[in-house]
Amino acid sequence: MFRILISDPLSEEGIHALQSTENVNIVIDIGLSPTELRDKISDFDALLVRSQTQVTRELIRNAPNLKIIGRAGVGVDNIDLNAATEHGIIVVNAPNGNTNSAAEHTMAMLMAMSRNIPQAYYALKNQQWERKKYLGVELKNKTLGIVGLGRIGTEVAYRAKGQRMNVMAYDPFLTEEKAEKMGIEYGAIEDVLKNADFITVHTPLLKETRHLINAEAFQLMKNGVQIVNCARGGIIDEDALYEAIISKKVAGAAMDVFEEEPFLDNKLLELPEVIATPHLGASTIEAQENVAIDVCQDIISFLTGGTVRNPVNLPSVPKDIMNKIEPYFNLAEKLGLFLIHLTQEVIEEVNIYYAGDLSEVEVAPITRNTVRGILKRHLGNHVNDVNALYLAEKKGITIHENKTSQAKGFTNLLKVEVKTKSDKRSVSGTLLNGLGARIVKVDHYSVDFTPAGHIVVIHHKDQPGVIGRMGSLLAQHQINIATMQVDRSDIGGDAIMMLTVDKHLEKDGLEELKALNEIYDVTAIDL
Ligand SMILES: NC(=O)C1=CN([C@@H]2O[C@H](COP(=O)(O)OP(=O)(O)OC[C@H]3O[C@@H](n4cnc5c(N)ncnc54)[C@H](O)[C@@H]3O)[C@@H](O)[C@H]2O)C=CC1
Ligand SMILES: O=C(O)C(=O)COP(=O)(O)O
Repeated sequence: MFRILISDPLSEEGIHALQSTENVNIVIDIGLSPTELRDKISDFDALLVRSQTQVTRELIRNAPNLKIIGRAGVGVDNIDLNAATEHGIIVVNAPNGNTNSAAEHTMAMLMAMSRNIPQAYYALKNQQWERKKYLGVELKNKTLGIVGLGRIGTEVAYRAKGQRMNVMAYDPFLTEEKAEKMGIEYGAIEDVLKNADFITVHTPLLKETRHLINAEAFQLMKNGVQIVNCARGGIIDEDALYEAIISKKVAGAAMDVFEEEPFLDNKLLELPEVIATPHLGASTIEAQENVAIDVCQDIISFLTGGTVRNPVNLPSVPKDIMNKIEPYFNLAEKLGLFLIHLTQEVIEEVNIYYAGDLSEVEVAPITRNTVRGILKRHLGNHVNDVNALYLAEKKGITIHENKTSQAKGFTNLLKVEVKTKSDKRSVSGTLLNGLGARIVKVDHYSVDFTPAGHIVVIHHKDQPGVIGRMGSLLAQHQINIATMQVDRSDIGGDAIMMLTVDKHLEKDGLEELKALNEIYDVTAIDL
């Protein structure tokens, strides 16, 4: 049974899809305190949240069974992504479903602010007919400065053009050409701040964007500028904004998000120039249905062994590319696992060579599977796709990917090499059309066997009688040889024997084999 805890309000539409999935048990418990959530989480495999639940390192530490965290929305700043990655927990979000709603809310806030609608309404409710006091300004022909031109920023840009505004935007990924195509103006952040009559921020909250709009930034702005934040509390420094309003630098602020949420008391709300909503950007029926359906579909994909569409702590790979590379995942993991058994010393470096067809595809997911195989022997199932590279780095192992079109006669070839202080070992494998995976090289020896089942690797001296003696010894241990491969460096020199056998070779058999004169080393590997 796969247990899912939903700890923030989610639209029924998404939950229905989850409910109709087999072997799923859903618990909805909204408004848990951090302590209650921590006490509850240990039994759950999945956690579904919006922006309210704080998924902290401490919570994750208390969630030994947690495999996936779903965020029904965009911002994942309420989730400790590093902690999730370290614990091998995949985080998925729903980045597209609320774009439109957030853009519409931004425009609503912009217009409400420029015409003092909330203030005038409030006055009227209090029996004050105030026409003179609430003189507004038009948007037409004014410049809207957009900081962060991603999904929502872009939608806001198009809507602002509809209001006949001039739009100037800054985004690290925005080029002058792209801006021109959109019919907007490109500017460095300073240009945007200096030239805009209205400024709206649409970045994620990151280390680099925390207090991006601070006292210094306000100094650059026009006197009487008006500012909107429907992205994340903390992008604008609230203390600096307060001061900028008091000093009349800023004539108005429209805030949907705050540094501290939820709150009942925020000094910004004491200022008549500030209008506010309690984080309502994504609060529409449509957005909530969209994000709930999207995130629940990813949970179902995860559960049923499919590919998740919106991973946050793993790069997302388009489906057509995934179809090409997925068949290599098992081979990659098996090569890694095989190789780690041949290595006695601490691994310092892993080189992965992608040759032939493999040189033309996105290989990062194959690398993760290879590294997972290498680490699995000592870290067990704790290591997965999400944390494999992180754990390798933590262990001081450097990983290099190399590509070459030369595949030594194969259409595709995956070679994995590990380096230790004094040794270097390698193994190569391929996917044969219609025949599946094969290991075709171990160090410099040519072999051909399927990477599955019980394997015995014997390094020995190329001498008459070795194979016979080894065969009888295995027979004494009731071990039946299924396949056998032999290769050597030169006549009478070092040689390798690769056996696939019908059952695991136990330690006593292994020791007896090692004790035979001409045998240098024996390794039993279960793949
Ligand atoms: N108020 C609400 O209810 C909602 C808020 N949001 C928030 O809105 C924000 C934007 O969301 P999306 O547009 O979907 O994200 P997005 O990822 O599509 O766009 C963010 C953009 O910010 C840019 N950026 C990053 N650092 C920057 C910097 N230092 N200066 C300028 N640009 C920078 C990125 O390059 C990217 O293009 C997020 O913070 C999200 O959490 C989203 C939905 C609803
Ligand atoms: O998607 C986002 O980033 C949002 O801010 C929406 O937050 P919510 O899901 O409404 O708590």
